[in-house]
Amino acid sequence: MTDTPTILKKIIARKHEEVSEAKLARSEAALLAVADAQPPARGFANALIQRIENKQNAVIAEIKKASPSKGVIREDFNPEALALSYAKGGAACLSVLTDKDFFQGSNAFMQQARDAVALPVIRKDFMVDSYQITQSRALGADCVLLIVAALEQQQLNDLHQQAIALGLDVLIEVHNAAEMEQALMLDNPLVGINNRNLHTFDVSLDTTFELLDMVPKGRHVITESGIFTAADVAAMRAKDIYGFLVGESFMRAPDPGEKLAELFREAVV
Ligand SMILES: O=P(O)(O)OC[C@@H](O)[C@@H](O)c1c[nH]c2ccccc12
Repeated sequence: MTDTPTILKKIIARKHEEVSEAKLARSEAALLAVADAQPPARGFANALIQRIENKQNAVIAEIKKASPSKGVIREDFNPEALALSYAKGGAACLSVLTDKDFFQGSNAFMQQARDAVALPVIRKDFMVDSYQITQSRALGADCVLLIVAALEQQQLNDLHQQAIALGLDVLIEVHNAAEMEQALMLDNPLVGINNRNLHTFDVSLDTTFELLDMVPKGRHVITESGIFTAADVAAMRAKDIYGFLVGESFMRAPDPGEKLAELFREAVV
């Protein structure tokens, strides 16, 4: 967790408070009972990998009202309608921000979106405690995000193992070579490369291109953040990257699902 960016530090500090508050309202044991009573998860990684292996675009479409770097991104915000729009537009999976203080998300948004469609859903939040993993499954999530920059290796290992044991898939997110090395220590098929630098909020698609060579066979790359144009999509496909996580460019469009279909209409390589 060296060089943790300021905003990430702030978010993590707040997360620990949130978790302490949540534990008072409901014990982890109680949550575990709810998690264990959930039907099986929807197979987030599988939905992506099937498409990736066929060189089809595998798009995780994000439901995000606001972000610390952009402020409010979308005023007209109805998670159910957005989920339906994304499903119609051809999304493989959904991502829903559940962080309240920095992204104006909520756990209810994730449940509303998931209930509206049959797509697998990742709970997009900042995991720092085992409580949140149990909570994610109890809320019905199919996958969780683990951000390497936010965790020590031991925590990363423990949270990963716990998530898998609960039947969740995991997307491990990295932004540089050192983090990629850490991510690759875990036996996990999905690696997310975040093109956004969390120190500066600068976005460069070169982040994905630069880290690509480190990724061994059997791991599948999801390029995250900053995908806006058909040229961006084509540039990724030209490097054999078929997994995408896209938020803002869809969220700013009047019809997000239509935008998805337009951007990812099988791009010619
Ligand atoms: O809106 P964009 O630039 O398309 O990015 C989506 C997604 O990659 C971004 O929201 C994200 C990537 N990793 C995160 C971790 C926490 C919160 C948000 C994120």
